[in-house]
Amino acid sequence: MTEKNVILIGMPGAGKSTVGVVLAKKLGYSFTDSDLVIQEQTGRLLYQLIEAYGEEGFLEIENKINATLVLSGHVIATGGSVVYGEEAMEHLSEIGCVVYLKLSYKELTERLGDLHKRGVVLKEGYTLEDLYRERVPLYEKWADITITCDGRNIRDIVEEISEKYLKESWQQ
Ligand SMILES: Nc1ncnc2c1ncn2[C@@H]1O[C@H](COP(=O)(O)OP(=O)(O)O)[C@@H](O)[C@H]1O
Ligand SMILES: O=C(O)C1=C[C@@H](OP(=O)(O)O)[C@@H](O)[C@H](O)C1
Ligand SMILES: [Mg+2]
Repeated sequence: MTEKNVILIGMPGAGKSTVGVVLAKKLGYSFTDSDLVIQEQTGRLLYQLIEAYGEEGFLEIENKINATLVLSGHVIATGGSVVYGEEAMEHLSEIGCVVYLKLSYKELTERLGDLHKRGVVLKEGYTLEDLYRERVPLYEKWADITITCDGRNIRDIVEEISEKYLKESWQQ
C-alpha cells in the first residue's frame, strides 16, 4: 500500500458518513464521501441515478467511480453497496486501510427509516434482512479492521478506529 487513506465500509446507516468526518478531523486527514463524488461526477442525485439506470446501472457507476478515486490522506466514506463492485474494492484496498463499521441487524432496523426513501439498492422482493445476510460476508471479506458499533457513540468509535489504524502503521 502506497497511499494513506482510511476507507469506511458497512451497511447503510452504520455511520460511515458521520463517523468519517469526525475521524478525518482527528487524524488530520481530508474527508471524501464517495456518494457525493458520484453525484458531482454525474450531475445527478443518487435516487435519480437509480431511477434512470436501475439498480444494476447504479452499481456499475458506483463501481467505476470508486475504482478510479485518486486520493491520499483521506478518510473515504463509501456507499453501502460499494462491496458489490470488485474493481472498486480491489482499488480501495490498494490505496488504504479498509475499516468495516459493523452494526447488528437489530440496531440497524432501529436506526434506518424507509429504505427506498434512503435510496438503498434493494432488489425486487428483498427485505432488509436478506440484504444484511447477503452483504455481511462481503464486508467481512474486504475488512482490514472491523469495529463493532452497537450501542456506542461516534467519539468512542472514532477513538477505536484511530487507535487501531495508527497502531498497525497503516499510514506509512
Ligand atoms: N454511533 C452512532 N450512534 C447513533 N446514531 C448514529 C451513530 N452513527 C451514525 N448515527 C446516525 O445514523 C444515521 C446514519 O448515519 P450515516 O453516517 O448517514 O450512515 P451511513 O453513511 O453509513 O449510511 C444518521 O442519522 C446518524 O446521525
Ligand atoms: O447501501 C446501499 O445500497 C446504498 C447506500 C447509500 O450510501 P450510505 O451507505 O452512505 O447510506 C448510497 O450509496 C446508495 O443510496 C446505495
Ligand atoms: Mg453515507
